[in-house]
Amino acid sequence: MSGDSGLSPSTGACVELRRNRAVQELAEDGGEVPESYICKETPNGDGVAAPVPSMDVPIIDLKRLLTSSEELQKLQSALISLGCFQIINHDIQFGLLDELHENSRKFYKLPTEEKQKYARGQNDIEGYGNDMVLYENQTLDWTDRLTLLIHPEDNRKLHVWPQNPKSFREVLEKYASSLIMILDILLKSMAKALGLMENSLLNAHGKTPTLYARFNLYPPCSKPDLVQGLKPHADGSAITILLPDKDVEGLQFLKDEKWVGIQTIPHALLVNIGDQMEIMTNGIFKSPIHRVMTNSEKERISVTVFSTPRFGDEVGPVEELINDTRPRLYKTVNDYAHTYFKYYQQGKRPIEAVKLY
Ligand SMILES: O=C(O)CCC(=O)C(=O)O
Ligand SMILES: [Fe+2]
Repeated sequence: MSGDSGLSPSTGACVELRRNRAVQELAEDGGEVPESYICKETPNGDGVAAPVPSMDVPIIDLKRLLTSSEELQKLQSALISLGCFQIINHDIQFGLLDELHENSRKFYKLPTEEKQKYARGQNDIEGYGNDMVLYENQTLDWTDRLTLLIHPEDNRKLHVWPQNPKSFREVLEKYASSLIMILDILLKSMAKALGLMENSLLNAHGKTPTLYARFNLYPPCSKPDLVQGLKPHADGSAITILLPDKDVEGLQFLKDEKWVGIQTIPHALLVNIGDQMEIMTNGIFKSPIHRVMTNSEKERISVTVFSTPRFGDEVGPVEELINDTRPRLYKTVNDYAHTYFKYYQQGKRPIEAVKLY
């Protein structure tokens, strides 16, 4: 939930200081990148865009996961070593994924006044807008976004759901229903991979998870070596499911303290663990740090869905995963969204705040 990384409600104790112009408009002006977007600390002083090696993301066949112990083993190893994997055979029609992407592109192509109809309110993450400024000297992300709560249905704020393009809502609803089924399979499989009862993570995560969708636009940037699309962060969710851009790369993960670029198979969904799953699994599954780079040529569009326990529900390590050799590593929390906001925009890792050691 970066910038907000999908967590709500609101920013808790933090107050939004000011609003910025859409990054898309800054990019269309083609002029200088404002100082507030320039990364002040660049590793080795060589800019943020030093070339990085790429990594193959483990591929998990979702259908096989239900029946094959080999596939479960692959899942376990991906989650312990990387905290991420890509899923194929997920049963979502490729046409629907393409439409979701295309609708996102069409939305961002609308005139500013039209997009502003869906603007987010102050201190609210839902709606259209960009990075929330919570601190002076905050380095801003080169991205615009539209964030919508998609589940539970009764909590949807439909006034910020675009009516243009026409099929936006229908496509998103279909995607949301499919993801709920996928999450059910993933949570059960993850529990099995930990030797737990099939429903234990599902119960810990809550029967009615909160799902936020975020449509990310990363416009081209004239200073890609100094500006990040999304600064390094781990997600505050329990599980994140990403539909990456099929054509434009940019996402990098921190592996063994080095950045690696990732490529995904077209129409595969990229899944990563978020902080709240790291907490539930007592640190066995890791919530990976990742970031998005910019480039000077092409816009990049991705759609993230964050699944998180309901705000107010208690989240702590599952009892069976606490023992003498692995003592409890995290406190139980019920307002992780607040902690997340406070820390994220200061460039600190929110999960540190709930660690016991
Ligand atoms: O756009 C991407 O590829 C990644 C987005 C992301 O990390 C996020 O939304 O938290
Ligand atoms: Fe993220």
